[in-house]
Amino acid sequence: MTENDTETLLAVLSSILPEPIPAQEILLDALVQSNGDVNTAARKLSSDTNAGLKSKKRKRTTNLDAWLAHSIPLPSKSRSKSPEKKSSLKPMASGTSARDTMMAGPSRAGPSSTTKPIVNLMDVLRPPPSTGPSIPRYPPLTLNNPSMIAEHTPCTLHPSILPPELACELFYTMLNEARDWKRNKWWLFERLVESPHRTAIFVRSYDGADEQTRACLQAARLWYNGREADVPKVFPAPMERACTIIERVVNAEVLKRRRFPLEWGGLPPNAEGEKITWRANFAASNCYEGTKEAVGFHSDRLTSLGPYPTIASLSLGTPRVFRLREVIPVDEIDERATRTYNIPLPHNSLIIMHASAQERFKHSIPPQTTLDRFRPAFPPPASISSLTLDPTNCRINITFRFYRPDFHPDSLPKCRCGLPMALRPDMKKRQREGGDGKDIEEARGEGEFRYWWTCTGGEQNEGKGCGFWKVMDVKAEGRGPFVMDLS
Ligand SMILES: O=C(O)CCC(=O)C(=O)O
Ligand SMILES: [Fe+2]
Repeated sequence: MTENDTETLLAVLSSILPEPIPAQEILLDALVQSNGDVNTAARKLSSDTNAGLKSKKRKRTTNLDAWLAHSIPLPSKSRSKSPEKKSSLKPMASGTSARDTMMAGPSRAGPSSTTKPIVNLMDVLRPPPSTGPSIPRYPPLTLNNPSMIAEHTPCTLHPSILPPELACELFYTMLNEARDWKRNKWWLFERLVESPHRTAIFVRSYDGADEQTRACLQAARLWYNGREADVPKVFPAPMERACTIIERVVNAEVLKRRRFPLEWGGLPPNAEGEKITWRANFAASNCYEGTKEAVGFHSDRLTSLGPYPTIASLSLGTPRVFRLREVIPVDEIDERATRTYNIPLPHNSLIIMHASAQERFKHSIPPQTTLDRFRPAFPPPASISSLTLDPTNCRINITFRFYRPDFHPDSLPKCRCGLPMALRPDMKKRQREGGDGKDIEEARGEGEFRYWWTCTGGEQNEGKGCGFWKVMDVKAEGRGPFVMDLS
């Protein structure tokens, strides 16, 4: 698939087609044949449908601009008035998000090159239309404790992960920096959208591992789109201390779990006989101020993390809900519906998104109507004289990530725009026929995925990419070692 998230493309395509909407497989096929271009796919499907049958049903809007206009609800009394009213409207709660589209590609065209106004991502997207048949649907489920989380999701929750004083010191340190963090901007369907929260990136520096740090710095510059990439900062001292603790917890958890063939196989033991399975060499930090700041549904881009990554996500400050939703594969869509899981994340908790969480699920931090104020148990360190953001009202999140050496920025394939491509799993299709004799039941929810390298030009170049994509072939590309190479 091309530059946009498959689920979003399917949702958009279904929304702009006349009824009856073809089956998901047909939509997917049309998207693949059209190199992910929704308008071309829609034209193709409409002409197929018109040739085959004459639908008496109401015709839906059939172009993308009109879809985008419709996706932003106008208050009833201004419905027939001018479109510039849009920007003053409240954001919609979004059911899908293409946030994963903002995590790759150096910038070529900055925000200033647009003539259209920058819009909030939540204003552009709307939930996908509900699918037809009467399969049982379950209401959202709140997962209140670690055992419920482990039962329903590929995640584990670790409350009170850091010594309380360190958690507070890290919270104040990051909050103090957060006033300078940026809102990510990227192109989506020819609009420049802006994430409704602030982000910064950090790389870890190791003594004697300069090549690794340099690679992380280079990879980190692929993080942003649509604007000049900032040079990432090095982990501040309390973040480094927190990271050492978190790394130990993550490594212990990883070794307890079933491992997937394409997970990182690790380096051979070092001189001290220590074997590194997961190393946090990079982190993205997010700040959510008040109730409205949020991040829409997305899965984290795999470009530098490789398949089946482990991501450790630390929450500090005011509690917020972490929302997860499984992406149902197309061949199961008539059998089971997805379910939304809400996980409250208190101050000083770590949620680990284990291998397969990015392939099977999307996650988000939704806006809320109310917030519990955070009452820090310790005052700010003496080095912080005044805070511009209110510590009772903000959540800081730090996602510790392992940038794999075999997905080094120099090794990323380039598209026709000449940009490094982004790695994405085919979330909608799971391979059933693993060579390991797994039957379909066993594979359900855990089947192997195919991965695509996709052009990212569309996210940064005023929405215009080359649409080039190709399937990842780990052997031909010389990647690894993977877990499958170890046995
Ligand atoms: O704030 C969070 O807990 C989630 C952040 C996130 O999904 C991300 O940085 O990719
Ligand atoms: Fe994420």
